[in-house]
Amino acid sequence: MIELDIDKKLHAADGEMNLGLHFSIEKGKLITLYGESGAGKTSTLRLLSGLMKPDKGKIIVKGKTWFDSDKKTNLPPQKRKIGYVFQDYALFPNMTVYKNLEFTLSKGQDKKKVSDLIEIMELGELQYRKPETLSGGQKQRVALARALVEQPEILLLDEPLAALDIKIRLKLQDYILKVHREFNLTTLLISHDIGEINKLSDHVIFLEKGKVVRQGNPDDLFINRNISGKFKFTGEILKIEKQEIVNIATVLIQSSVVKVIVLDSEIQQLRVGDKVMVATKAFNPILYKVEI
Ligand SMILES: Nc1ncnc2c1ncn2[C@@H]1O[C@H](COP(=O)(O)OP(=O)(O)OP(=O)(O)O)[C@@H](O)[C@H]1O
Repeated sequence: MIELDIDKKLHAADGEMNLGLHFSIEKGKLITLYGESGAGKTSTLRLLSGLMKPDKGKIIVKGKTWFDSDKKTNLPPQKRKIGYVFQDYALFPNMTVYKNLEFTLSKGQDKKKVSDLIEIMELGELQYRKPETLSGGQKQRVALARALVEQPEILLLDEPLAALDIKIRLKLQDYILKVHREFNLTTLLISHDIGEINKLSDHVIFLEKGKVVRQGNPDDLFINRNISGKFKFTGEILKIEKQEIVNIATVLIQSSVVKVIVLDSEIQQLRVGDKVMVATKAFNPILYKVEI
């Protein structure tokens, strides 16, 4: 459990802004921070990792105090058991993939961790290459592996997939889910991509000008429930699940995520990632104001 109860004054484009973080995060969950540019998402990750110091308050992780302004406790970043992945990879350019991982390992630690991660992240064929010879998706796989070398309990992902094209992004999302589950991590992700958020997160925290204005599961925050009308939309399948007796497909249509019941006769030929058409015939369209 991560308990955040902190405030930090930031200098926003239009003057001073207080970033107030007063919530807790359950162990093992994947949480997404969502909000406009400048809302305070990156600063939230920096405050938790120790790269930025709160003005006041407390950060308690698994019952241990990481920060307490009254008691003047401030655990340094290297003692916080955190892995951090940035949008721009931040790999060491003069080192091979293997060396990038090995260099991060503390002195005296077993090098098997490096080879295990190379295997899990399927980097075997790339391990003797330098970052400049890798594609964006491959670099980000290395960055993700490197963030896990020190066996963190918390993984911070600052828009790690924003620079990648959709096909690679979908693949990297699967790697993120894999390591999140396999290493029993608590993960905080920053993302603007509603499809990605829906696929990956257990819970979304919506920040606006330094304040949490809404939070909940992605279904509650993003799903448009009023689908009907004589419409035809093309979209992409994000998830297929069986709920009691019906099959439900979660489909991304532009930036909206909708759930559609799928007939047993259709479900066999549908896969995650398939392009599909969502259409209805019998009802009138409904127009309503969106409040996000
Ligand atoms: N160290 C700092 N001291 C004071 N102000 C800061 C500091 N770092 C960032 N800020 C300001 O705080 C505000 C929030 O920045 P932050 O990077 O957390 O936003 P964000 O939600 O991550 O935005 P984006 O989506 O553009 O990355 C910005 O206006 C920024 O200029």
